[in-house]
Amino acid sequence: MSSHHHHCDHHHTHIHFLGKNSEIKFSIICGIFLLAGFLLDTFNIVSKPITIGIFLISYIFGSFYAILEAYETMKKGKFDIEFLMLVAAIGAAVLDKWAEGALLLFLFSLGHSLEHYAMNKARNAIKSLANLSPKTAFKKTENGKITEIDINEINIGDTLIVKPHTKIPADGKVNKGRSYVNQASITGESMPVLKTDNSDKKEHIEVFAGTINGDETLEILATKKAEDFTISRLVKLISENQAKKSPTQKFADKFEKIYVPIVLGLVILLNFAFLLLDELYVESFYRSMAMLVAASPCALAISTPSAVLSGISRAAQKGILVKGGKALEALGQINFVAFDKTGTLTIGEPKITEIITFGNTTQQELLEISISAEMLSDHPIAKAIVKDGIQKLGKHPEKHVTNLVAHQGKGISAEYQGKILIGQPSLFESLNIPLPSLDELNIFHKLEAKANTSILVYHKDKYLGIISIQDTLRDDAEKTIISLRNIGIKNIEMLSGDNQNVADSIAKHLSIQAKGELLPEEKAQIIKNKSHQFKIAMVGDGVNDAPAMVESDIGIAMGAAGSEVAMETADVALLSDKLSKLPYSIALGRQTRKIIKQNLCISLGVVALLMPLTILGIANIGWAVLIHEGSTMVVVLNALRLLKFNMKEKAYNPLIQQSI
Ligand SMILES: Nc1ncnc2c1ncn2[C@@H]1O[C@H](COP(=O)(O)OP(=O)(O)OP(=O)(O)O)[C@@H](O)[C@H]1O
Ligand SMILES: [Zn+2]
Repeated sequence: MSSHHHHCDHHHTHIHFLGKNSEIKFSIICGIFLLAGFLLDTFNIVSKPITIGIFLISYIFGSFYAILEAYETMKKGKFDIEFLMLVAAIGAAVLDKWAEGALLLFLFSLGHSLEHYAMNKARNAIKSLANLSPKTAFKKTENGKITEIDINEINIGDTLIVKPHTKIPADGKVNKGRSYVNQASITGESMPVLKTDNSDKKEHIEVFAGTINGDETLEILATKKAEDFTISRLVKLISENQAKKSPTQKFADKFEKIYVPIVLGLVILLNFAFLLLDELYVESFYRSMAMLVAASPCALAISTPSAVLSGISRAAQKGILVKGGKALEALGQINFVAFDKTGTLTIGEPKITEIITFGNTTQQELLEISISAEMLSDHPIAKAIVKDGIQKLGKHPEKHVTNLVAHQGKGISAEYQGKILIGQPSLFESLNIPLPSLDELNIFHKLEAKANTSILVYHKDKYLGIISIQDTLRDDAEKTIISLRNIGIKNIEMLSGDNQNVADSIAKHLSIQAKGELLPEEKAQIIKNKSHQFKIAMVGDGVNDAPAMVESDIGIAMGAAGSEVAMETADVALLSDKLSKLPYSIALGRQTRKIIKQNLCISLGVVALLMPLTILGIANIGWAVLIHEGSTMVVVLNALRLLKFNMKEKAYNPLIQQSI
């Protein structure tokens, strides 16, 4: 009985040769012959040897898989409940209690086959993800010829043709064409997304393997090899992390370590009952077997894994990557949510709103220096300055800037015929450079007060001016905050590296708390301090909030499809950039915890009831097997409910929030 995870852990490689569901079919055949044998026996229709022959057939079908499994575990030097069940059945045959033995095998095999079937259902939800990407792709060679190649032969830079209504074979960029693509398989979003070769908007050009092309042909350039496709990584990350045990699972394991020896001790004791009671040894043996079946912690062992597996599968269907049971259970305990601002609550594509020049500096000078320097940075602010700046300037600046240094949370420095500095006043303070004149600073602060993220531009000993930019709030940000409140999350805070005024104006709009002007390590410190009191989720895009994510109980990355870092480092990754997946994830985590608790109650409750009944001889081994397998089935089916979990719609009702 040392391996109790026989229901869930081992993979039935040896079973598939007989085809799908053969386990259930065998069990049903066992049942039919059992019934026939029973009827023939009670009504004395045929001679004894024929009845025994019929029972024997029932035995063979009922014990087939149990023998295979018992053999597999015995090869590993262990033995488990299958083995004991076989011993009991053989015992029954020896005692000429064929019907009883066949019933035992029938109930046992039926219970186990249904249970395996149910667990496979949860597992297949994840496996089907792996089958999403097509096996071949149409590659366009230099001479314009199109050949069909294997997915694994795709090289970075290959031109691939995607016909209408077929699956996109690789992660890549649209090279030619314009088509709506259904990305539900990855992001869980059923609304098709327009993909074009217009590189201005990153998300409109990037395509993912396994998503489905709409009405038009697309020509794409592969940007990754097959093993690096988002979908391949997703599957890999889910399966790697599945093995990680959740806290409840670890507890169940510890419990079993103490529990199993106690039960085995009791079984041995019960075997000697005939010395005290007026009964035969066989009867004592049967009582001990009944008790053993009653006490087997099969349902307990499967309580948590089945729920976790179903929960993770459900999350994956919704475009949420949850890395293991630990993360899923933690999601359900969250009572504090911290948000990063840029790219999380906001879209992360800011636009230039104002350009102010100082003294006799021209706008052209200011822009040329700023664009040339920011070209080397990949901060969202830098991208805004480059993109909008070039448009305002009407050309690409030709200045060769070197030595870019990113000063985390403050700005950048670089070289072009002297020093370039672009960033917040704190950048200049930290480098001991005098701030601009009071008048100039006044303009700067006025812009900030109007919720403009403003930066000072400095070149060769003088300030050239100010660039102001503004980002837009995600359109589901407000709804998400309301929804979080509605499910009872009272503590919501925004942690930003941006100016306090800007942070405040956004926070006010969402009616949440905000802390601004934070360096990445300060964000982490805040989370750390709060983590004594709260279960904290840090939601970010992984750009400057990675340290804070590490400190939080659970790091949640936004819009992670395509961003490998975010997918690898976060505990939970929302693959679409829909913030509204966040309340759903928390609700799913809670439901998983609820189901785990129910399962533990059911499995422990059944053992607590059934064990005394078998010891007292009230329930015989048939009842014990029936109830034991029944409770295990109930536990698995209860867990499978998670595969259909939906959040209650009323969580989105803003009216509810007003009454809080
Ligand atoms: N490349 C850059 N060019 C100019 N200023 C920058 C640059 N990078 C950072 N800064 C300045 O540093 C500040 C903080 O940047 P940081 O990346 O920590 O946060 P953020 O992106 O503004 O907001 P959040 O922390 O909410 O994502 C910015 O608001 C900006 O003033
Ligand atoms: Zn069992």
